[in-house]
Amino acid sequence: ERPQSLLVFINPFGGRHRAESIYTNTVSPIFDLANIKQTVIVTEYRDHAKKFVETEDISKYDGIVAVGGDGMFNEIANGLLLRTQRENKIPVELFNSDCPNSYKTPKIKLGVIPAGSTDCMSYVSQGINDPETAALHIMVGDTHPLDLCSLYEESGKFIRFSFSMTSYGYYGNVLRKSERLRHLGPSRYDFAGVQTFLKKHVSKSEIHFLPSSSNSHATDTTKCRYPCQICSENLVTPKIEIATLDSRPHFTNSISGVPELNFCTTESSGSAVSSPYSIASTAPFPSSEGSSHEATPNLESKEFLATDNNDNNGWKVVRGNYIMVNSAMMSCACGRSPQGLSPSAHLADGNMDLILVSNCSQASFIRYMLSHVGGGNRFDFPFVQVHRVKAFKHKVLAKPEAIAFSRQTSVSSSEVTGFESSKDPESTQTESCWNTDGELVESPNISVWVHRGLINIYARG
Ligand SMILES: Nc1ncnc2c1ncn2[C@@H]1O[C@H](COP(=O)(O)OP(=O)(O)OP(=O)(O)O)[C@@H](O)[C@H]1O
Repeated sequence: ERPQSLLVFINPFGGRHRAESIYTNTVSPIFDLANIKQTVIVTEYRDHAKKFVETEDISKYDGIVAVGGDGMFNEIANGLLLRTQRENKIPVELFNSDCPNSYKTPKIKLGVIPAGSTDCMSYVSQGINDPETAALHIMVGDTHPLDLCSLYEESGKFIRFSFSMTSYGYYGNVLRKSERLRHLGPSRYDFAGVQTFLKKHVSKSEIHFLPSSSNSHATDTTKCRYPCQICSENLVTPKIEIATLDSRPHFTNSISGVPELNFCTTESSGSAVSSPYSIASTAPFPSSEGSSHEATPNLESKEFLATDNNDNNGWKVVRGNYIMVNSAMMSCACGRSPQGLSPSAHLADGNMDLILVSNCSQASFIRYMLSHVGGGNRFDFPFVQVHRVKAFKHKVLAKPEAIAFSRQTSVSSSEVTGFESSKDPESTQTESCWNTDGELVESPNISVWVHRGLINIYARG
């Protein structure tokens, strides 16, 4: 499992611009000691690494390493996945809006040496964002599967693959602003965060989601820790040895059976029973089993009254006035938020956690955001709902639908009038955007699908 030959991309502009010195002083000496051949490319522009991985001959490498942040890792993962699909003649566009695409897992593994601003990938998969630790995991060939999700526009046009957080509303707006403040380094997020907070944005959205069929829930106290039983459950091909004091679990190089998730058949809805993309239960939403935080409608969360329990082939529908719509493929822990956005999310269970933060007072929103810094329960707020899901679709309500929705949910008729006449300040704001792994996606209406274990990373979990 130990790599013999690595392709290394260094982003000189990631984080505090220290990627090159981190590689030269800390990482390269470790690889040299292990006789690992290294081909090093210092990136010259955005998407340089993606383009290289997509088009150049990379067959001689066992692994590709990003020395940078999450954006850099995302870029390389996207390049490698797109190349793998092209070589296997697998289209990336979504042709059936109710069925996930079946993508192929690349043979080459991916690694990351933390040198960015957030470094959530290292923090979550290795427990720390430390370059030396990351280099050692790569050197010994530790391997772990990683779920990715794919994002599509409403038309089915492929947008990108993502591995950590995909968020509409607050985090999208923070990213938009922070991109203009890149010269400030990591502190740009603080400035952008405060500005975005002061200009509260609320979107009237409709969300369709496909609940997870797993027994795990976003509100579990169990976390994804080595060796994680949930990540290894129902994997088709990996051989996982249960760890003892002197043996560690080992994921095989390929989990090729796992990402073959095209379970849609030509049969109609009845086929859903045998599909991993179905739910066995047709229990009305929210689930009584606790897969979601059941919120008590109150003045801050009146949109919950409008929850639509339509169950169409397992899809659930909810409408609301949201400050944020977040999905977490992993806990998204980092130095600033050691438990992350969704502390019990898993690296490779085939699910993501959909977190809906409804309109609330600014004081309540601050309380919610501060809960991410400490170890408190971030789902224990009446205006926050969380669901473990396999896919979701987000649509900003068009004005007539939004007005109808406001009428249906509003406790005060003046608010409806305000919205209809566009005097409601929230309705006059421009649309928000998505932040996916720190990359901007401008289309508000998208669908997002999880692909279990789509890539293998140098990490232990
Ligand atoms: N030479 C370059 N010039 C400009 N942009 C680059 C260059 N190389 C890579 N990039 C882009 O810079 C973006 C940010 O890089 P990276 O993720 O390494 O750092 P970061 O944003 O500071 O960290 P994090 O993503 O962990 O918050 C990536 O999306 C990548 O595409």
